[in-house]
Amino acid sequence: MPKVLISDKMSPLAEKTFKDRGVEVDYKPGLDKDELLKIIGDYDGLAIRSSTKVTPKVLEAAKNLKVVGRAGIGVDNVDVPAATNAGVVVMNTPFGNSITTAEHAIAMMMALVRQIPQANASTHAGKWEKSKFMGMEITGKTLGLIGCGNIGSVVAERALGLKMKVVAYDPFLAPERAADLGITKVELDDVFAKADVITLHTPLTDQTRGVVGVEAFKKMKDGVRIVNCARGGLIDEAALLDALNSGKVAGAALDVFEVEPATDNPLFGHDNVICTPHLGASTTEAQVNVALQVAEQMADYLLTGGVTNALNMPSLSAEEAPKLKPYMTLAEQIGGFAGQLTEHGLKRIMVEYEGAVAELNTKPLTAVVLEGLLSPLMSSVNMVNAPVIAKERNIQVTEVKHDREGDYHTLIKLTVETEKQTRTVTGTLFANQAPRIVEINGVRLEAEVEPNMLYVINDDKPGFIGALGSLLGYNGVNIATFALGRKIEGEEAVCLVAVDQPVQDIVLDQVAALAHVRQAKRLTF
Ligand SMILES: NC(=O)C1=CN([C@@H]2O[C@H](COP(=O)(O)OP(=O)(O)OC[C@H]3O[C@@H](n4cnc5c(N)ncnc54)[C@H](O)[C@@H]3O)[C@@H](O)[C@H]2O)C=CC1
Ligand SMILES: O=C(O)C(=O)COP(=O)(O)O
Repeated sequence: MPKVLISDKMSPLAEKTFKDRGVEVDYKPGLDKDELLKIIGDYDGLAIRSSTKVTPKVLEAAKNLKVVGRAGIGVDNVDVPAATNAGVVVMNTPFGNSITTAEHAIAMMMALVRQIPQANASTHAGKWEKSKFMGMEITGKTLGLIGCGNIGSVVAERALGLKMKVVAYDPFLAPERAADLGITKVELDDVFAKADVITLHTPLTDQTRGVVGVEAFKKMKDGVRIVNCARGGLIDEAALLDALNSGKVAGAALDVFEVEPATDNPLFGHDNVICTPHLGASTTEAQVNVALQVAEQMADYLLTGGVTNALNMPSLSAEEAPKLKPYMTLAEQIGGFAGQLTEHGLKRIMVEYEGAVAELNTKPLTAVVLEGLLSPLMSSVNMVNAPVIAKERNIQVTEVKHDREGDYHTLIKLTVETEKQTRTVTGTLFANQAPRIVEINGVRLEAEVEPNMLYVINDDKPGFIGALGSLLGYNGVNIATFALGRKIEGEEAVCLVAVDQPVQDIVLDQVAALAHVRQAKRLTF
């Protein structure tokens, strides 16, 4: 039974869902770094929110880890490239808390323009400072969005309902989508120049880090207000403090901080700054959504291989997974076959899908072909990291789907080009479930892949088969199946033999020394 660790505070529904699905689960929120390092090796899955940091060190210690599930959206606390290299799928729940977070941004904006937290504290203190708290009416004012994805769009809709004008900077926002929303797509500098209130809704990436900094403040209207419910690093906090002190910025509402948990921050205590401790996603509704969703997604992956909302792997629905399963085996065998025969640097590979398989989601199959191909050549390869490894090594990967139907109702053909030669391996499924190799280098044959195999290329001459059979028998190697093929009588032939015992080096040398043998290789699956 797969085992999952929940290392951040999460709705009890996550734990319940894992158990109901047949996944063992430990709920240990608030583990410190060292405690996590000590126990992570026991788990197949790790369910987190924003507190747990999934660093290369954690991934190194996580010897059995297959999936990290983020009950929420931002994954900047996960080293995704390192997870990919370690073959660990990283998934999030991209919609579960977006409305709730957008509502928090709107609440923060309203609190900011009417100084509600400050007025509340003052009134509780018995001061009745009615003339101190003069607000700004938002009707007719311009809200500038930086980032207009799921959350930004909801914020835009709500702001329009509050009778604000909305401009948005988002390089990936389609003009049609902006028009549908009823907002204006503009450049970043226009957001700075036009907005009375600026709100941020992008992920934290190398491109977005510090997007609101010294230069940006110079371009803003005097008395602008800033709302950040996305990520702390998007705003240069030192520059914000200066802009607040100079009066350039009239106020800031911050839910997120450069360093979290934020217990000591230069902006704390400033009269015009209101803060919440990363509460954007903290409503009962959103936490139920993300907990259920992350547990279902992780259970799907661990139990069926289904992949939803992964950031480093193609999607594969729980319905598709069983249909693809026999093809996965075939894809791995074809890849493994070619990989074990590869002796020179890989340059290009092409995976062709024909017939029934071409109707399916082939992205995961190509990843598995690559896994099979690269596994004999390097360690720790799986379908998550294989495409990245191929890219890093400049191996060009092409996927082709053919409409045509050939002699077989379904076929996967792998062409591998190395520095020295081009090789092909083709396979099919018999009765939609039993993988068979049906072609090697243009030679047709029919072979089931077995754990121990012998692959021989020989001259098509009388006496070879008998000699090979006798040699194996003499060495106590029992033949399970024997497949033969040739293109032209008397020329090169391919022989694929499944044997019941591993082929020892000494036997392999003797096979290679037989008359008419051009190449002999041991294959294991
Ligand atoms: N405070 C909180 O509790 C929460 C914070 N968040 C944060 O909000 C962020 C946004 O979430 P979603 O809207 O769901 O993500 P999303 O992926 O739907 O939208 C992000 C948008 O940012 C845009 N973008 C990317 N690079 C950009 C750039 N350089 N300049 C301008 N726009 C850029 C993208 O095109 C995309 O449309 C998350 O990445 C997360 O960090 C999310 C949930 C809760
Ligand atoms: O979903 C996100 O990106 C969030 O920032 C929410 O964070 P949290 O799960 O509340 O720690």
